[in-house]
Amino acid sequence: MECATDSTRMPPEGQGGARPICLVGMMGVGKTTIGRQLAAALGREFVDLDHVIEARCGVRIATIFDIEGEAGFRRRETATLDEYTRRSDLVVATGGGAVLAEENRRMLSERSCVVYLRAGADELYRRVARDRNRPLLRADDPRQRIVDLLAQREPIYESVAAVTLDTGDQPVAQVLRNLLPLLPAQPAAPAPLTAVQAPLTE
Ligand SMILES: Nc1ncnc2c1ncn2[C@@H]1O[C@H](COP(=O)(O)OP(=O)(O)OP(=O)(O)O)[C@@H](O)[C@H]1O
Ligand SMILES: O=C(O)C1=C[C@@H](O)[C@@H](O)[C@H](O)C1
Ligand SMILES: [Mg+2]
Repeated sequence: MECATDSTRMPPEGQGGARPICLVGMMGVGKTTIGRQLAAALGREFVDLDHVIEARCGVRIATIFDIEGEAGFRRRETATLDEYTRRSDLVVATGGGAVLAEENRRMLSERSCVVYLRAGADELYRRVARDRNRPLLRADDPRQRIVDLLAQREPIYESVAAVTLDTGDQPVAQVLRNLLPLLPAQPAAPAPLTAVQAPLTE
């Protein structure tokens, strides 16, 4: 799937500007870390949807899962994705499971340029092993959980992505250097409509 730059694929409420770049991929692949640096490199605002949800709820994601279940978290995720994919000039780090709902995939591919950051299970496990805020990894065997989730999600990430980048075990700065040339040129913001319309003549 290509990142179209024609006006029909601009965010519906966008007043010009470039469609958001949305990073998708597994927990720990680096969406937050790479996303923040990508935004700085492109002069865009960075938004992390997990962080927006946490800030709005006033609790960590693990607590949202405890209180509302995964379904409650997913409803919040869809609402937040809907809001931010309508905005322009952003780099958006999505949650690892944001691609699971068909509705979310449609928003992502219709309104944004989707970048899939991928890594193998061993690398992912190394990166998240010490972090306790990932409720889906509260399992007897978290490494196996990553293997299973990756197998289930990989085709879904690929189906929605316009750009796929294997991060391998490369450091963050190198991942960013590899990513920048893969991004399609973003459309420039159209000039504001200032022309005075000529009066209609009979
Ligand atoms: N390319 C990289 N090389 C080494 N460490 C990395 C790399 N990318 C990210 N990390 C580290 O891996 C950990 C997870 O990264 P990050 O939080 O950015 O992942 P994420 O994709 O946002 O995960 P989640 O979906 O759970 O929010 C962090 O400690 C980060 O510093
Ligand atoms: O992979 C997932 O389903 C998740 C990843 C995180 O980013 C959070 O959105 C949450 O922990 C769920
Ligand atoms: Mg993150």
